[in-house]
Amino acid sequence: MSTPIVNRLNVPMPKIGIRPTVDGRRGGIRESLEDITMNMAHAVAKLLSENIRHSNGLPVECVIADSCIGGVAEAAQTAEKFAREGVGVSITVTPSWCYPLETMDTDPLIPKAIWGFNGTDRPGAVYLAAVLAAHNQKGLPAFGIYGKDVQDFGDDSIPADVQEKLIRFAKAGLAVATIRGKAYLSLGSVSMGIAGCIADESFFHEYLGMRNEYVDMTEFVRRMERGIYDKEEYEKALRWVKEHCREGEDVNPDHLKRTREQKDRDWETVVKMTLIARDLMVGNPKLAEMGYGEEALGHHAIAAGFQGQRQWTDHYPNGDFMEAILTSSFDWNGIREPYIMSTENDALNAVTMLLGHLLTDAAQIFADVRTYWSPEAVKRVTGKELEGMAAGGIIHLINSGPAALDGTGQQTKDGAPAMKPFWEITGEEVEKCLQVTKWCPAVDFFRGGGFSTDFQTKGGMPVTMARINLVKGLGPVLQLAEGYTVDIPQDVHDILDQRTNQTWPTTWFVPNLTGEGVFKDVYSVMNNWGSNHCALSYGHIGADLITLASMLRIPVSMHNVPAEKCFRPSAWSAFGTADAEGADFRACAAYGPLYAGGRGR
Ligand SMILES: C[C@H](O)[C@@H](O)[C@@H](O)C(=O)CO
Ligand SMILES: [Mn+2]
Repeated sequence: MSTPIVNRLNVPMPKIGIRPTVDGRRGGIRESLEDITMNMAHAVAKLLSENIRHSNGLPVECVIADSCIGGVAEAAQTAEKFAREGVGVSITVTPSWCYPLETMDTDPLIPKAIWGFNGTDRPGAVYLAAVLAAHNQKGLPAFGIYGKDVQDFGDDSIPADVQEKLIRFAKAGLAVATIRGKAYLSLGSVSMGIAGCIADESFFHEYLGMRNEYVDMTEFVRRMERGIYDKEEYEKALRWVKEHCREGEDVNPDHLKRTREQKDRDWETVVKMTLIARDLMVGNPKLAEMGYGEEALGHHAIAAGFQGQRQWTDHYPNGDFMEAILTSSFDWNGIREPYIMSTENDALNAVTMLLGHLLTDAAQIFADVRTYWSPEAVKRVTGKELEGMAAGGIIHLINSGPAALDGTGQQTKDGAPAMKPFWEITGEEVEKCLQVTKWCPAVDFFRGGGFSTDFQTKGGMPVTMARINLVKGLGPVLQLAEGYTVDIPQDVHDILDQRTNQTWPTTWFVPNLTGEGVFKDVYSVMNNWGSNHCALSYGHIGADLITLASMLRIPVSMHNVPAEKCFRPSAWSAFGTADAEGADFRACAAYGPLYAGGRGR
């Protein structure tokens, strides 16, 4: 067994298990299949380890069964090996007929796919169909992968359509396995009556396999007053902030402006809050050296949220700096994986951000879905016409602070604005993100001061806006809209921004329209959004979110992903093929949450 690769929570990363299955008949048949099938397994392992990383940058490890699986004994040996190795995702590969019930992976909690080779010599596709039928009959959803074009027996290349499905499945499966057993940490409780802040234990436990941790915001006060944070790191952080974080305009009326001394003290407070929140999430060995062994352990949190409003922000500086820096891909320690932290402790947005992060490896933008600006309304208040991509209206995504600085769009991929995995981000790009960000003294909502990030997201970035909502009688449901960030003329932006909040970060978003249903126009997308917040991920990741949601049995109520890109378990089509959206709801309801029995209610 190899040395486990651990993450910053000190637990091993899940591995991908690969199962080469064969027809177990010896004396010719099995022997003729062994090498070819093992080669398929190695080819899949190579493809996945070369193309996927964990969101912390570590390589993805694949574990291949010790032998081909021709029957139940070898299936059991493989399951035992996978359990020992920490396999969280399983992929079965075969070019031939095998015995479905005897060779199948029956672990109900591990996302499963089967690649049945499209060939003519041996019936791989017949096995694929039979083993999928077996999974469906037993209530174990599995993804079927069948290449479009016939390959020759012994061809160990993986066709592009098969590669795409293997990668989509594996990345989503790893997300399922990665969040399992981790915690969501609520720092405070419900902010301003927002229901998304209710950390619904059954949702976290049954659908995500996560646990919930709760810490009162007074813990920040205790740690600040008693100096329970790394003092050296604090000094370093404060120096970095003074050098790199430009203060923006104080737009408050004179009687509400805080003095220079207060603002300087506020900077100290928000930097301490950042260190403390991070330590609360993932722990910090430095605290053990200081005699705080319990605090050093953290709360095993893969995501967190900070209530802030109102009790905290009525008295102390707001959480904007903390949230923006933690969710960015860099800080005073350099370039690193973003932490997932939701503002206003909106736990449902935190989960959406977490899923987006695990699928893209990049930072996420947290935002209020604030305003739909029709071309007519823009014309009325600015006298100008919206043009180009913005011509059909725009959605104003804006919230006081938590949008990651990556959301400035100052990083590039092939010359176009991007939000990249931290290992692809350069020091120069970090500088640019910091240069275009201003930190404005907080406005009147925040009586305790603080600083809000102010920037405008560069236009032309492909993004996906998403959100999980909880609906009584239905459970969790995902909605998403692929689209682009857009630039609008600066004078138009200034007028629209000033009548909203000029001290907050703005992303102008336009969804891709399909001409149908909710995606017939920009207004309908805004009008059908299920909550006040959204998470914005880099790239068009709707198909990946749909695959991941199906693994978690979360139906998708609204999306603009072309049907041919949607990849769900084979059983989903048995719930109806004419109306894929309805079938998704029926299948998710029939299977129920993954960790609550998971195989039918
Ligand atoms: C400052 C205000 O309270 C905002 O934070 C509020 O409008 C929201 O963001 C609600 O989601
Ligand atoms: Mn908000």
